[in-house]
Amino acid sequence: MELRPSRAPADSEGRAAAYSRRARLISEPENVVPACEIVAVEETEIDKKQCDSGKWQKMSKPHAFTVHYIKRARNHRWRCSEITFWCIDEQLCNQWIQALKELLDSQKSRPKRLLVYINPYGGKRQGKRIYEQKVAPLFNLASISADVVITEHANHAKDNLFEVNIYKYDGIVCVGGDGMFSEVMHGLIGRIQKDSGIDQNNPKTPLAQCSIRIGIIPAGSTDCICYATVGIIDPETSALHIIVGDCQPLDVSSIHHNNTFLKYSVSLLGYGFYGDILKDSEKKRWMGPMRYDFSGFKTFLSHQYYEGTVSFQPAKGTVGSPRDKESCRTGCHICRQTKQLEEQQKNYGLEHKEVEDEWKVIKGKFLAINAVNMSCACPRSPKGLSPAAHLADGSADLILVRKCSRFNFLRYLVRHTNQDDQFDFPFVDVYRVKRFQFTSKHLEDNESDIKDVGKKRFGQFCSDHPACCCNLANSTWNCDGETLDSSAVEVRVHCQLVKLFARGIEIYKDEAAYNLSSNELLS
Ligand SMILES: CCCCCCCCCCCCC/C=C/[C@@H](O)[C@H](COP(=O)(O)O)NC(C)=O
Ligand SMILES: Nc1ncnc2c1ncn2[C@@H]1O[C@H](COP(=O)(O)OP(=O)(O)O)[C@@H](O)[C@H]1O
Ligand SMILES: [Ca+2]
Repeated sequence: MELRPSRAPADSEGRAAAYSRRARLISEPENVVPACEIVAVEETEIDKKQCDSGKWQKMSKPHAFTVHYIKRARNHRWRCSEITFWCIDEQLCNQWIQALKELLDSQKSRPKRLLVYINPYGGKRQGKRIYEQKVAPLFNLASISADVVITEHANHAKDNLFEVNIYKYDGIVCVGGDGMFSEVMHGLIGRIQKDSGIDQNNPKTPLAQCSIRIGIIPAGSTDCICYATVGIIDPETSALHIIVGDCQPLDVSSIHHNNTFLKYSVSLLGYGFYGDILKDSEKKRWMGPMRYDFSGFKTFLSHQYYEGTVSFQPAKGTVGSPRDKESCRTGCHICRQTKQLEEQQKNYGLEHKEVEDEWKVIKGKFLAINAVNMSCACPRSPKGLSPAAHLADGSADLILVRKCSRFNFLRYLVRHTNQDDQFDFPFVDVYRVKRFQFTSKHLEDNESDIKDVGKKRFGQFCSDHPACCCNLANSTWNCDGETLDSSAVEVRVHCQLVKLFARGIEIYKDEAAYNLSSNELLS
């Protein structure tokens, strides 16, 4: 056999073969690389020193090519590894390079042109360095061309997406945190609706899906969207998922107030506890990611509760439930089945049935109201706010934490970090929903006062008297890491509205195994 890997084990003969017909490259015994996990193939220049050393010296004029491929490491981390094949026959070597390049070209889901937005101020302010050192070299290797925009102010990326010709790109990449992803997603969804003549202000209008995928290079403070869709916060891993052209659809919630569009959310939409943390932490940006611990502690001590009414329509067409412990993983069957069910309903013309579906109404005093479209797993809480929430099942998990003691609230928070069920408390309720509304008591009172003109406005009364014992304070919403000020919202989940360069969290047969070969993956 003429083809020899340069790193063949000492005891083997260096026997290696590449079977392009089966689209697999066998580089070493038991080390199979599927074609879809090859990053690049290039001719290798051999210098004199290499040529004269070791077992290659017998070859008179060797030729070589190098295959760069994905190697799986611990905790869902991917690395770009390489192997060089040697051969005496120049023509054969070129044939191999040609065949492998054609194999790569035939993979149509791989992006060729990307538009990249870098937030230089996100997280630890390392966005630019991360992109230049870890991502750009991989994109170059994979022959991906990238137009890079370094943002100069908030909303720069979003506004830019309305101006550029987005259709010449195969994907939009954002380098930053959840807030930066949110900005890019708003730009992309908004642009697509504009081009499709859809009015985002109408909460009932179905939205046009975005076929241009979004890639996230994590360089923010929480990076929960990256963590929950890839399984690790690691720029190199995310870059490799972009290169191989992965595709993970994602549910998006639209948030409206009185027929006015406010925002979209894909991860956490939180009122009370998480809204207050975010609002307080925005003033402490200089602290970097640590600001969340500081503001978290402060918000916990303030123990503020909020009164209001939540109403929602329980999701009927979904297969799972929030407490079934079925977490969303690569090729998730719950997401797939739910989508199939939805399509069947569409075919039967049942999609407007929701209008008649019953609304459940809950009035009360809440420490936190969280709606999550995905688990919201992040390094702070590896199982997330709702461990069994799904990326693409067209529903959100609505978590209501009613007023309770500080001690009980702490118990609830601590359960985000251990194996115990965080929903197993009498003051916590969780529902899987497709739509919900929230109105703060403050606003309800004001609205009823408008009808009852003679009455003194309660809201004013309370702000006039800060010592007043009535609790009519308002919180703000934490919408994927950006604040949103509205005491009444109407939320609707749009099934699989956007797509990411990701594949969800992979399941390994042996999660502890260090060097997993790709054939050890279950799915
Ligand atoms: C003993 C106390 C233990 C506390 C564990 C509490 C679990 C923390 C779960 C965090 C949920 C994260 C949801 C993601 C939110 C992001 O969108 C947002 C913004 O992220 P960004 O700064 O843009 O990366 N970050 C926060 C903390 O609000
Ligand atoms: N050049 C910039 N200057 C200031 N703010 C920016 C800039 N670029 C983006 N932003 C805004 O910064 C916010 C937070 O960014 P993000 O990358 O999520 O970092 P972090 O995770 O630290 O919050 C985003 O909402 C985004 O709109
Ligand atoms: Ca979902």
